[in-house]
Amino acid sequence: MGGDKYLAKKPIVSLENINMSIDDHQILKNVSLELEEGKFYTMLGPSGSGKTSILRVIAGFSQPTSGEVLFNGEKINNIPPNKRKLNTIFQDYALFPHLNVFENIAFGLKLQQKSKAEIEDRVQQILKMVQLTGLEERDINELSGGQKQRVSIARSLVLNPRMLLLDEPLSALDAKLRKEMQYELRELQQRLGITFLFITHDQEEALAMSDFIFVINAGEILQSGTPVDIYDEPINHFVADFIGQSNIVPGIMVKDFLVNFVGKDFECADAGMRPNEQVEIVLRPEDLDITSVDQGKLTVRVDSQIFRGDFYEIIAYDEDDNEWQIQSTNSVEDDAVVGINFDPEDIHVMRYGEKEQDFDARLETYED
Ligand SMILES: Nc1ncnc2c1ncn2[C@@H]1O[C@H](COP(=O)(O)OP(=O)(O)OP(=O)(O)O)[C@@H](O)[C@H]1O
Repeated sequence: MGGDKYLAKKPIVSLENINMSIDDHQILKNVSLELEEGKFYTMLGPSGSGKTSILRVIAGFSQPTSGEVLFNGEKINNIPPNKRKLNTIFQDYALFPHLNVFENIAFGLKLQQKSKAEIEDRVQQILKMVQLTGLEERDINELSGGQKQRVSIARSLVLNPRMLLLDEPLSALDAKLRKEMQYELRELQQRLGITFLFITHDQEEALAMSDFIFVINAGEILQSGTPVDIYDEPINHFVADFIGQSNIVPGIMVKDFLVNFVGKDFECADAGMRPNEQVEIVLRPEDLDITSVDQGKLTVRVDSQIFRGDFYEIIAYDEDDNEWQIQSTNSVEDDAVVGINFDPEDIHVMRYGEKEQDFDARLETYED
C-alpha cells in the first residue's frame, strides 16, 4: 500500500533490493524504497531493526552485499560518502565545542578551500535560513538544545545537500524539549523544502512529524505509507502493535465483509480475504464505547483502569479471555460486566504475518 502513491514524481534516492550481511548475519533483507524531493520521511522501528544500517547504505558508509543505491536514477554504490549530495546528522550533533557558531557552520566550506568572501556570504545566508542571525560569535555550549540542532543542520545545509539524513537526533532529549524540537525540525524541513530522512524508534514522533513512514523490523520494511495509512490500516500484527495502542484478537472470515470473532459475526469494511481464512482483528481503544450489556456488541468484565487526564484507560476481558483496552470518559468499577460498542467501519482485518508485497498483490487482485 502507499508505494504507488509516490511513484508519480521522480525519486532523488532509491534503494533496489538491498541485502546486507555481516558475518553470516543478515542485517538487511530485500530493502527497496524511493525518496522524493521535499518530503519528510521517517524510518521507524525498534532498536536493532536495521534503521541505521539503511541510512548508512544511503550515505555510503556501508556497502550492501547486493542491490542498488540510486541517486537521480543513477547507480552510486561506488561513490564515496563525501561525493554524495547527502549529509548525515548524528544523535549528538557532533558540533565542535571549541569553535563558535560561525566557525562550526563554515567548517565544511573551509575544507573545500572556498574564498573568505564566499564563506562569509554563504554562512550568513544559511544563518538566515535557520534563523540564527546574530549568534555568529556564540560558543556552542552557550546555545539551547534547539539552537544546537539548528547549527548542526546549518552546518550540513551550507554544503548544498539534496537530502539530510538524521539518525535519532532527538533521542537524548527530555520529553518536553523533544516535543519542541519535533515541531521545530518539521517546520524547518517544510520551510527549506529539502528531503529529510529521519530515524526514530518512537511511533508518536513518527506519526507527528512525517509525510511518509517506513516501518522496519528485523532488517525488512514491513509497511510504508502516510501516518494515517499506517495507523488506520496496519498490515500485520507487528505494525498494529507497534503503532499506537491496539486490541488484536483472532478471528475467522465468514464471507466477504463478514468476520467472526469472540463467537459472533460482524460486518467489516476490509477486502480480499477468503471464507474460513484465519485473520486477526484490530480495534483501537479510542474506537470503543462502553455501554450496557444488552446494548453492547461484545460483553466484557472490567479488570482495572488508569486515569489518563482526559480519559480513563480501562482494561477488560471477554469470554474468550482476550484483553480489551478501552478509552472511556467515565470511570467504571472493577469487576463490572459491561457491553462494548464500535462502528463496523473501525474493524480492521489483517492476515497474520502478512508482508507488504502480499498485501499489495491481494489488493490488486481484489480491485481487478
Ligand atoms: N558492524 C556490525 N557488525 C555486526 N553487526 C552489526 C553491525 N552493524 C549493525 N549490526 C547489527 O545489525 C542489526 C541492525 O542494526 P542497526 O544499527 O541498523 O539497527 P537500528 O534499528 O538502527 O537500531 P538502534 O535504534 O538501536 O540504533 C543489529 O542486530 C546490529 O547488532
